[in-house]
Amino acid sequence: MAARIEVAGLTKTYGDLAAVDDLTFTVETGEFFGLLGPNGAGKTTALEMIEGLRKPDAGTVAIDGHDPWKRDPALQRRLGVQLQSSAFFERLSAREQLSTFAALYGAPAERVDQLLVEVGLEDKAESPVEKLSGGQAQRLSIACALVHDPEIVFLDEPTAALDPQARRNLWDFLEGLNESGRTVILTTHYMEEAEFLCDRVAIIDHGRLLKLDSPAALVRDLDAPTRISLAPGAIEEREAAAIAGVDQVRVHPDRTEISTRRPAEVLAELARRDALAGLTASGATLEDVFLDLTGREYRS
Ligand SMILES: Nc1ncnc2c1ncn2[C@@H]1O[C@H](COP(=O)(O)OP(=O)(O)OP(=O)(O)O)[C@@H](O)[C@H]1O
Repeated sequence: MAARIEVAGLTKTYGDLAAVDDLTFTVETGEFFGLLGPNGAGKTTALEMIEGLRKPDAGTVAIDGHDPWKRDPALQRRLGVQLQSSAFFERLSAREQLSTFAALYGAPAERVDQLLVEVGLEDKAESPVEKLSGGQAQRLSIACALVHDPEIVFLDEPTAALDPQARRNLWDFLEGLNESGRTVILTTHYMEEAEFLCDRVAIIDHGRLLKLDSPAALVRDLDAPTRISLAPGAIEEREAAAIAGVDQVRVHPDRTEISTRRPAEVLAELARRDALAGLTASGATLEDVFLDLTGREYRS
C-alpha cells in the first residue's frame, strides 16, 4: 500500500519562538527519511505534527491524503510511533510490556514472541523493563511501535545515549525494518547515522529546512576537497605543495595532510614519486555539509 507523506508549510510557534518554521517536503513510500539537526532544531516538534500528536499552527500534513491530526483509526493503525523508553509501564517484564501494547492494538498474542526474537530480546523477555540496558530498552520501545505491523514507522532519536557498538547493532535492525518495505522516518543529531541509514535527509536548524537530498548528493554538491594523509616524511612539504591540483599541505607530527579537489591526478603523481607511504584518503561527510550550511560548529 502507498504511504506518501506530504508536509507543506508546517509551522509551530511557542511565544516568539518558531520551533518549526514553514517546513515543506515529501516522503515517498518505502523511503528511509531522516530529519537531521542539532538539539532544539525542531525535529521532535516536526515529527509529532507529522505523527498527528501535535497540532500545527499553520501548514498541513497529508499521509496518503489523510490529515493525521484527525486521528482516523484506519490511518492510525498504519502508523507506528516509538515512545521514549521512559514511557514504559513500570515493573512489567519486557514480554508483559509488549503484550500490553499488543492487547491495546488488538494484535495477536503470538506477535509478542515473534517481535522479541526480531529485536533480539528473547533472553530478556522476563526481565523487568527497569533492568534493561539502554540499547535493550530502545529495542523494546521500537518493538512496541511495531506490534501492529505498521507501514510507516516514526523513530525519535532511536540511538540517543547508546554506546557505539549498541548503536551499530540498532542500525542493522533499522535497516532491516526499511528493507522489509516499511517507510521509516527518523530524527537524529548523529551525522554518520543519517549517512548510513537514510535515503534522503532534511537538514533542519532553527525550525527551517536548510537542505534536502540524499547524503551522497549533499556531500557531492559541497565540492569539498579530498584529504590525503601520508606517513610523516613520505614527501617534503614544498614538493607536495608544488604538485598540480594540490590546494593545501599541512605537516603534523604523525602525518602529512594534502587537500585537493583533483584527487586522481594528485594520487597518480604521488605514486609516480613513490610517496604513498601510510596513505589514507577521505572525502567530505555530512558533517562538513552541515558546517557549510550553518557556518558554525555542530552542536550535538
Ligand atoms: N511545549 C513547548 N513549549 C515551549 N517551547 C517548546 C515546546 N516544545 C519545544 N519547544 C522549543 O522548540 C524548539 C524545538 O524543540 P524540539 O524538541 O522540536 O527540537 P529537537 O530538534 O527535537 O531537539 P532535541 O534534539 O533536543 O530533541 C526548542 O527551542 C524547544 O525548547
